[in-house]
Amino acid sequence: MNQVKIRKLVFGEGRPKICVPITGRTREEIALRTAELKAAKPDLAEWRADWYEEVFDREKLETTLAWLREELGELPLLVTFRTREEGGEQSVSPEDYAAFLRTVLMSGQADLIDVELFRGEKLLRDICKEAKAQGVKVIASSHDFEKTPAKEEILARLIRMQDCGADLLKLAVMPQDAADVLTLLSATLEMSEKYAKQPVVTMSMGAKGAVSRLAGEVFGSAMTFGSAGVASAPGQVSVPELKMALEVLRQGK
Ligand SMILES: O=C1C[C@@](O)(C(=O)O)C[C@@H](O)[C@@H]1O
Repeated sequence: MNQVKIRKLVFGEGRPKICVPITGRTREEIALRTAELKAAKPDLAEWRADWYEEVFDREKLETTLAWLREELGELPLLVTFRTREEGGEQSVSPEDYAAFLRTVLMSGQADLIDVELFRGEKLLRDICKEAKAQGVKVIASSHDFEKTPAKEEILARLIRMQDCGADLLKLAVMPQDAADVLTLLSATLEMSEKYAKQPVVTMSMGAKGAVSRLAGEVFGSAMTFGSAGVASAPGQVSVPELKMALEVLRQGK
């Protein structure tokens, strides 16, 4: 499997990387969340720009991005607009979504950008090419906040992301029961052992799925999202607990 290097972080090697999302509707709230994130010392930060109420004002988007980059120093920055259909805070038209991605790419402030698979394979392919030219990595994503699709469907989505040229392949789904958590874990293992050329990132959401956020190193997930105040999805564990659990699970290594 290819390793993906972002600043000093290497995905696809060692323990899963811990990412903390920055939520916040205003600059003040974003500043607060960023201070909490820095205190928690994760491996990277995700700015959930769909929370920001001025996200469609291009100038404000650019200044907030520049401010975040400065605040985070050497910490890698993932920028995400999670659409309402996939559990995000705001709806966005296809045109505005594409414009958002390109503004972030051209700003030079992001290390990694999230692109949802269901916004279209053409867009994902195009953004992967443009990102490469800008030295930015792409994490393709797919979310289901209602259910867990069959294993074959999970594998098919992750393989489509890879075929489009994404650097990291991410999928988050909701379990109805413990068997669904096993489905997600089993799909993750099969993907990472058989088909993945790129690192895979998966999670089963909610309390039932929390084990999937801790056991990535065993089943083949390269990153886990933790909280440092406000969680951005159900089932996220706080960073100190996450760090401890990841270490406990590596003790045999
Ligand atoms: O895609 C993901 C994963 C996530 O939904 C989670 O379940 O931890 C949290 C989101 O902020 C992130 O963009």
